Amino acid sequence: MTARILDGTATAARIKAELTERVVALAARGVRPGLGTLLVGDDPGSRWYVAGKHKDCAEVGIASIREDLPATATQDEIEAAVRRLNEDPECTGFIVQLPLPKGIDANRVLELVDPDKDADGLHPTNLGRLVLRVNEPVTSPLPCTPRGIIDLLLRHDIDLRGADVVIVGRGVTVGRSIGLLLTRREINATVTLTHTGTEDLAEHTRNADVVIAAAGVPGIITADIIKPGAVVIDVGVSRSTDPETGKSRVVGDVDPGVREVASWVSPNPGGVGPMTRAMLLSNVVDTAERLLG
Ligand SMILES: Nc1nc2c(c(=O)[nH]1)N[C@@H](CN(C=O)c1ccc(C(=O)N[C@@H](CCC(=O)O)C(=O)O)cc1)CN2
Repeated sequence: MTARILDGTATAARIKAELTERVVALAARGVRPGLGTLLVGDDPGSRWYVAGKHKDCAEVGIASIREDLPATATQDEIEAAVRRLNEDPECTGFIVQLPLPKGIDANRVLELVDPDKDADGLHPTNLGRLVLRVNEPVTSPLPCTPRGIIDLLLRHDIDLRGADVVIVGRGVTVGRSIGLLLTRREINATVTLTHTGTEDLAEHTRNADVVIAAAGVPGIITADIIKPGAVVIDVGVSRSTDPETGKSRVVGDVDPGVREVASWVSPNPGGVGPMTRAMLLSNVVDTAERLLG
């Protein structure tokens, strides 16, 4: 069997086209959504991600607001920038680009974000709403990567009802939060969350209908620990240097041999990353639509 590809780049392009229409409809009602970003320091990766977010905004007609601070910015200066974005009427949603420099209390910064402007869906209030509102529709922003993974699966008609899903990795942005979405009644998957303390990872993954690999360990998911026909999502981001070009490249958690046993795999790059970006835009547009009631 050769797996089919869950093309995140093409799917994200379709989502952006849909969002462009919604932004035009909002403009007709006098509302322009605006995404704010707070970037601290000069890490090239973070700068690239933030630049990508503003490029995406321009593509769909969302306004861009930037707060860029030097790596020497103090906790107080960063918190003041969050307050400016909270109060800026042009900014309907914003993100604090992670990671923040060493020595900064990131949780304190993130808790200062107005939950109604939390475009990443990672504010404790919004994660708490996901925990508490099991039986009602959630109208607060959802975490972008989990939302993007589920959207990618559903848009390829992969039925998650009753599916056994094994998540590898317990980070907040993916591992812990995606379980909250997958176990909602409208999805109804059964979730196992594995992590570095799991004694026998293979015992879990071999029985899974869907494996979501977010461990950040290159090639940890190999063909021999995947059930034939399973769906495998590669979220891991590690970097290595390409021996031919000398350039840095992304390496995922999923070994290429998995494509011989799985029914679907998400490539990395080109899978979950573009979907995460598209979901950030979706959160901003959703919030602007909610503002109109
Ligand atoms: N506040 C946040 N900070 C960070 C997040 C986040 O969701 N919110 N996630 C990552 C970085 N990130 C977005 O900020 C992000 C990472 C990767 C991609 C992406 O599209 N990657 C490409 C590959 C790019 C490459 O070759 O380097 C892909 O997967 O195709 C988008 C966004 C940490 N910080």
